[in-house]
Amino acid sequence: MELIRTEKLTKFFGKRNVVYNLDLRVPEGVVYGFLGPNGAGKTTTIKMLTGALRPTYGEIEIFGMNMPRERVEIMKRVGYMPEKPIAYENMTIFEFLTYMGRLSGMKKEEARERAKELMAYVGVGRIALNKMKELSSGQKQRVMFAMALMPDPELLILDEPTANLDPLGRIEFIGRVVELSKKGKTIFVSSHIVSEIEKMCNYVGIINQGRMIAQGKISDLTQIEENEYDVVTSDNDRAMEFLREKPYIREAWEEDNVIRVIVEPKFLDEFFLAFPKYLSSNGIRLKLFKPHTSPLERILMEKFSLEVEG
Ligand SMILES: Nc1ncnc2c1ncn2[C@@H]1O[C@H](COP(=O)(O)OP(=O)(O)OP(=O)(O)O)[C@@H](O)[C@H]1O
Repeated sequence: MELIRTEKLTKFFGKRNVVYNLDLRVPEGVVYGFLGPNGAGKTTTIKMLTGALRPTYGEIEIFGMNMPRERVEIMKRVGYMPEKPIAYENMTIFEFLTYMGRLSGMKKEEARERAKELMAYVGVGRIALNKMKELSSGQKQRVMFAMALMPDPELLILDEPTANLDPLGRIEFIGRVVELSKKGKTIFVSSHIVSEIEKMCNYVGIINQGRMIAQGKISDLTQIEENEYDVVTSDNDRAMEFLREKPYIREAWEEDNVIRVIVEPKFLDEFFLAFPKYLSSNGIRLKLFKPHTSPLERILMEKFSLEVEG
């Protein structure tokens, strides 16, 4: 079943068409990466999904209910993390989360317990009594993540949740998303960072200028055969000897101890059989073997150029 489904979702701001005929399909239980460059229309789409903006035309169904008509019912089951933090500047983190829990219908004690648990979970436990206005943008983002999780929602909608996080914070966040997904949550997360999407998502929707460019299971979309690889072995010189003499190797060169090899696509099977055999019969260990460009990155480069962070 699809938890989120839109038909021809469209938004104009005046004459400007920001989202156009978007058919989102988000199956239950997936981690769906909503990927697109700055200004592509991700936040506008998410605001329509959460009922903060009305579509110019088009339909939105979430849990089989109509948005915005059944907004209240839908949002009871959704955890939403906005791109810009909600400002309750004079509350402490603990007060803020407890308050949000109360708003979603929890009893006071239940809200306090849940807030404590989540502050530890997102890594703000030690600054629980700091005021919202004293927080760094990354700390605020962690609090917003906790806010989204307060009602233990079935569906999480996260708008660029890692934008202000430091590298370690990003790794932690990705771990949390994977964990939540294993618990059965459906997660819809926007980002413009390809490597992040690749680490945590199994579905992707790529938009550019408000239009869907590609959508589906990442493993289905990326089944284009790669013919350029990075290779590291315990004896690169001898590995190079093999690569130089095979006519089906288009090019092979070494750069910073990594061999880059480009294979004639028609002879990939032959290469995959012969190369490991050669290595093992010469007592050479394979330390790394991977496509030079990640599959999702390649789709993007084919469609348009997008920021690619390592
Ligand atoms: N209220 C508004 N009135 C007019 N134009 C708007 C409004 N809100 C957004 N836009 C425009 O719509 C386009 C899409 O914006 P949106 O915030 O949805 O993009 P995004 O994909 O979330 O980008 P980013 O990655 O930078 O957050 C932008 O060009 C933006 O300037």
